[in-house]
Amino acid sequence: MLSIEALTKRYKTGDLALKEVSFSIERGQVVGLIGPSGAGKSTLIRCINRLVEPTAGAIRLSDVDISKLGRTQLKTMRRRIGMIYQEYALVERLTVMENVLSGRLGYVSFWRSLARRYAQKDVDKAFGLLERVGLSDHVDKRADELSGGQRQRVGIARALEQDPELLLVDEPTASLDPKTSRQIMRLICEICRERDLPAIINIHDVMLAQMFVDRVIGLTAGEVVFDGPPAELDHAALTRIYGEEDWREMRKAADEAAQDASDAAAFKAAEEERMAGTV
Ligand SMILES: Nc1ncnc2c1ncn2[C@@H]1O[C@H](COP(=O)(O)OP(=O)(O)OP(=O)(O)O)[C@@H](O)[C@H]1O
Repeated sequence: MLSIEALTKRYKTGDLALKEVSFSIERGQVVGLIGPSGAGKSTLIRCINRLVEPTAGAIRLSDVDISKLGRTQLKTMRRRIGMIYQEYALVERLTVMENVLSGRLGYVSFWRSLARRYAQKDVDKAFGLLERVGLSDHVDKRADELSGGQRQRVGIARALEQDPELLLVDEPTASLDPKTSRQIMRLICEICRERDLPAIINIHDVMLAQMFVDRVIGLTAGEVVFDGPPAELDHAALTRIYGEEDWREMRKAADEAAQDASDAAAFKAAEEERMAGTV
């Protein structure tokens, strides 16, 4: 389905961001891409749709080498790759429906897109997708009236509106609270499974990745140092990816966050009991 072969990226500054990265992804498989800051995660995601030009290597999506495509062919290929962004990238003054329909822009003519005239089947599809992501009641709201989680749901529906063969997801939960983050990750992963859609999710939250993805790829300094199921992501593997010190720090922060969540839940339960007692 997607096959990356010896992908290398050296920026003009001399930074070697990716060093002969190779892996393949099957249909319906959700891959979590993890690694420390500067490991090359964003570079990898951006090389796949050529927002960043690879220096060497091949990127095959259903046997077409994306790295070799000319400008026009690349435009057609990009329709086949859905993107979901950290900051949602919605048009704030447009409605939820208009934002979702903008996923069809790669398909409709320039004049049609200017007049924002879409085929009825595209509108019907958008309604279906908005229902699937839980936004049926918000179709006509402006994007700037939505919460972060709702915005990301619009981002997911917009990516699906273009009927992608691959989803590239860049830090989808970085701007969301922990509960909403889990809901969004669950939604993305469920939808990929329903549609047999492969996805690569750049995600800095290891626990969240472990909870939902099928496979984890760990990058360090531009190289794949782990590739396997989340269950195999043990202390040794995480130390290999993040280094002993950073991994210890991350685990401490995660333990503290879990403790805070459990304290908050205990407080809420005690408060509810107290209220029940006074009624
Ligand atoms: N436009 C650029 N020009 C030069 N070097 C770059 C550019 N973008 C990234 N780099 C370098 O490439 C390497 C990989 O960066 P990249 O942003 O891909 O890492 P990352 O794993 O996504 O990091 P983060 O989690 O902090 O976003 C880093 O050394 C970075 O400094």
